[in-house]
Amino acid sequence: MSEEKGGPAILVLEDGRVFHGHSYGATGETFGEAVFNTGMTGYQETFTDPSYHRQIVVMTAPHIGNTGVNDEDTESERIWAAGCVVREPARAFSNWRAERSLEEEMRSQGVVGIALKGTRALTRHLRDRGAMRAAVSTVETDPQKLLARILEQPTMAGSDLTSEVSTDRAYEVAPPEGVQARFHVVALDLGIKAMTPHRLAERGCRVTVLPASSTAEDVLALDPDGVFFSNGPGDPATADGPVATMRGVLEAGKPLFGICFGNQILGRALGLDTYKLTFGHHGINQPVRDTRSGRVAITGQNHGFAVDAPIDRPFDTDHGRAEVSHIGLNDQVVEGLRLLDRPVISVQFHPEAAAGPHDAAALFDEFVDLMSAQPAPAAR
Ligand SMILES: NC(=O)CC[C@H](N)C(=O)O
Repeated sequence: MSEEKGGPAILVLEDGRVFHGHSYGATGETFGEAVFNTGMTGYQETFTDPSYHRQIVVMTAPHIGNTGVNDEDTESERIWAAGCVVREPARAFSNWRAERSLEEEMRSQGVVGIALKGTRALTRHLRDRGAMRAAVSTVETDPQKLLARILEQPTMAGSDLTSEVSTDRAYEVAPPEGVQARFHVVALDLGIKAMTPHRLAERGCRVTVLPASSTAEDVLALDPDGVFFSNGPGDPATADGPVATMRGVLEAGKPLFGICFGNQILGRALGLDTYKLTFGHHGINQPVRDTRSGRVAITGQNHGFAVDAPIDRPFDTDHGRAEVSHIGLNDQVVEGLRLLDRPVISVQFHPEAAAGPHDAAALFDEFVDLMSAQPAPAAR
């Protein structure tokens, strides 16, 4: 079970800063936006979250790989993180559910990583200068040559990535045995995490997951009781297709719930703008305040963009009055939206909690309540 230290590897940032370390996972080269994640647990869920597509994830927790990986906690069929940066890989993994080591998993999937002592310096650099393009290489030894190629890569701002991660065919997630299907939810897969339809299914929803390219007509043709817009990678400002779909769903008056990218799509569908945060929120220890109840929840988050909306008062939108439902307490960023006269809610954080605390799980109940409050099908 113990792993040998890998050969030399370098991490280069687009501003020219270079970090030296050892290869961890597959050898080779990878490019992406460097972001740091402050989660102390949940590396498997993090690396398999499709929202991390094209991002090199720096784990601030100093010891990664301790519990190996298993076949149950993946949030999608593969590791989507473009690269993994760790301080000290576990030399041995130990957990009763573990199937293999994280490093074995990265190697078999061709995911390049680096183990380096300076993850703290790297994190502070990204916090001060912002998330930026980067590369990890075990083959190129000249940082200047790597830097030249980093500068040729697309930036995250302006990247339209949903079609690269979305399912290409519809599929269903049924309630578990013993739970009756009371509602039919259509979920638009913009990079959906596996836990999300599961959270709906365990509350009595039959979930039909549709490709990101689905139109409002496709969604409404399935006669859903409610519609869900998922998390996903890339810049929400590019997601014109999902925004048009969302507008059609809003016009039909269907109960609607969005998470993360879904919250940003709702913002845009309401006529609000989105913008890039400096270094984003990536971790499972992010406090948010519910603006109605005043209650604070600790949440899992993974976003580099945010919705621009007034946080202190309700406002008019293209689809009626709205308000900010949740505010991030670290930096006052919009963490949720709610329409005041329609059954529509969304959050920027991750109530499905994979990884993360379960503080905000009641949001799934709130969505189910919004569907329950609709007139019965016969009366519609
Ligand atoms: N997890 C997500 O859905 C992320 C949304 C978007 N890609 C962002 O970075 O803000």
